[in-house]
Amino acid sequence: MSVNVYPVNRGIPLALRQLEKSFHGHRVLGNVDLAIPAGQCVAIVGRSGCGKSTLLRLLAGLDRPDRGSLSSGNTPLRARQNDIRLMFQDDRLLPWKKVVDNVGLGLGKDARERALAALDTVGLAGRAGDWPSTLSGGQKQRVALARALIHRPRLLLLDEPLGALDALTRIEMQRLIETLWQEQGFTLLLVTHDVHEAVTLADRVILLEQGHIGLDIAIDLPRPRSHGQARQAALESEILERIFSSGVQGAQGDGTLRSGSSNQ
Ligand SMILES: Nc1ncnc2c1ncn2[C@@H]1O[C@H](COP(=O)(O)OP(=O)(O)OP(=O)(O)O)[C@@H](O)[C@H]1O
Repeated sequence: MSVNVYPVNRGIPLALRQLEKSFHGHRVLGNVDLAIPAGQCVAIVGRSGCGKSTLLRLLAGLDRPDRGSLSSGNTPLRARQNDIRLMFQDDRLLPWKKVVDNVGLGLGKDARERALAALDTVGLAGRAGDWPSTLSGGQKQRVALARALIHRPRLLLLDEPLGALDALTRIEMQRLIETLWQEQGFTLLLVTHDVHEAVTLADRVILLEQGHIGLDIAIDLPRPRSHGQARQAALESEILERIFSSGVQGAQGDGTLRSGSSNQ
């Protein structure tokens, strides 16, 4: 296990009120109301095209809502952008920069020291001087995670970050993310197509259904969680059934879903 060199910081709470977003007249999010307490781990699931990434982009300040507000306590979320980091499915590493320089990108004179510490946190201190092209897919995602963590986020947004990984690497990454969340205390929002992953990691699973919240369910299971627990399986079935019954109306993707596909 890596050494946690960061002071434990507390996550920020979130409040979304009557959030709306359309693209070219097509309403993607409509009247989304959501309150997330500081430090909670929330998984967002739903059919392809239901608006999950759009929601994360609004939270990250990459896009603006047409209507409604996003805040943290008494502060508009856009005033807290330094507290927020978003990680994508593709690692977005710069191939012409060494691993350590990718992680410390844009930081000041202690960038290298901080980048090494962040790499240690994700178990990759030994690869600091390597080129990204020499890393596996899972290792690249660890570097991308280190690049987010170096900014000590109080809200970490993960947009299907493990989607392209093989089953074993995916499980390792899930465990790493859970450990870092427990150690560092940030609020965590994870978009995933994998209902098993959602129920394994999250305190709460939110189903987006044609632009609104179709299901908001607490996952009251002890940690660490495992595939074999009957209660966990029952929760996964309940969520999957709800997703299937939600139909594809309004979605423009392929409606792809998985349940525990990474762990079978
Ligand atoms: N910048 C944009 N311009 C036009 N349409 C967009 C834009 N961003 C998203 N959309 C549309 O909004 C809808 C929701 O997209 P979004 O990426 O949020 O869905 P998603 O639930 O994350 O899907 P997936 O699971 O496939 O990643 C889709 O119909 C998509 O085509």
